[in-house]
Amino acid sequence: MLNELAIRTCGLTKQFDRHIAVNDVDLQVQAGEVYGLIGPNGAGKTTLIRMLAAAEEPTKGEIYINGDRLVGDRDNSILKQRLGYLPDDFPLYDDLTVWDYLDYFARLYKLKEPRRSQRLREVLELVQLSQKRRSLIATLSRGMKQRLSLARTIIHEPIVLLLDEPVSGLDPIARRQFREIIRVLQEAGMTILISSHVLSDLAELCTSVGIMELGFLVESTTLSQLYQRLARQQIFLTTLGEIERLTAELNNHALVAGWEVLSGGQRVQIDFTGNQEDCADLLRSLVAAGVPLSEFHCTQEDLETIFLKLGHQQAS
Ligand SMILES: Nc1ncnc2c1ncn2[C@@H]1O[C@H](COP(=O)(O)OP(=O)(O)OP(=O)(O)O)[C@@H](O)[C@H]1O
Repeated sequence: MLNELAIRTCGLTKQFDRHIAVNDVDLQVQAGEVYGLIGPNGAGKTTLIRMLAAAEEPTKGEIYINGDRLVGDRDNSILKQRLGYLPDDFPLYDDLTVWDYLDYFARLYKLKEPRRSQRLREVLELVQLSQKRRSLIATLSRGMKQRLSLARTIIHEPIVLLLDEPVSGLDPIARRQFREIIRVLQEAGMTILISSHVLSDLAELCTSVGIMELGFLVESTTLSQLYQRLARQQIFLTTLGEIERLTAELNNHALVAGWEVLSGGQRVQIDFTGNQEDCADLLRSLVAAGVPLSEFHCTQEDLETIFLKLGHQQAS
């Protein structure tokens, strides 16, 4: 079981003067997962990621990457080879071309020709920048620059990717392009930990999520378990008959937590505590009771709604 963990921390803690930025975090990320790290500003996400990337020394605790311990006073060159880290503020060099920039980092990782040029072509293709290989970085759009940063992060073929706020400031199209690349990397077998405030993106990408608050990891679970445990279904119903007949049935249903008649008087919004099968049972029981329905529409609360209703202690 343990050797399936790509990332494991035990009691990981970082203290800056008197402020504890990361507090006793036990994190487990299975190999092959896309793990989303969410939490308000200042919750400790960047500090945690920096420690995982060996860019910040922990005050206490242990970090294991694919079962091997990351130790502060060693150069960890083999472990660093396994890691790709995209910080939220990494500089690009505007007066270099895309190719020269990537070539520079490939040389730092000691990639030799002809493999180096082949690898550059591969990553440029993956991040959809092959056409821009001779362009100066200064001329790229923000989305292209971020894809180039991602290319740099994976140039040495890491197996664990740490991405800190990679889509912040990108427009919806650029975010979608970025998500597609992440998906390809996951399909290629990488483990990806990604922090973001764009929860709709994380909901589409992640297999698991962790929620940080005041330095603590307060939740860490698969996305499907989180939805199962905390997401309520919302059902929208429209009846062609008398509304009282419908609401009487709803009042008798154990999984209906509440309902509200919407404007027009024939449409009802229901807070429902059951799962999809329970929704189907409700529909069957209403039809069996002879309630004439022209709409039965079931939606699940999204990640953002779940996050907001978790009752956070920390203000952003
Ligand atoms: N080098 C530092 N020195 C002192 N305090 C720091 C340092 N780095 C971070 N902190 C503090 O640690 C806490 C956690 O910061 P961190 O940047 O890890 O949070 P975050 O969750 O990434 O926030 P955001 O979502 O805004 O990026 C904050 O209170 C921050 O001010």
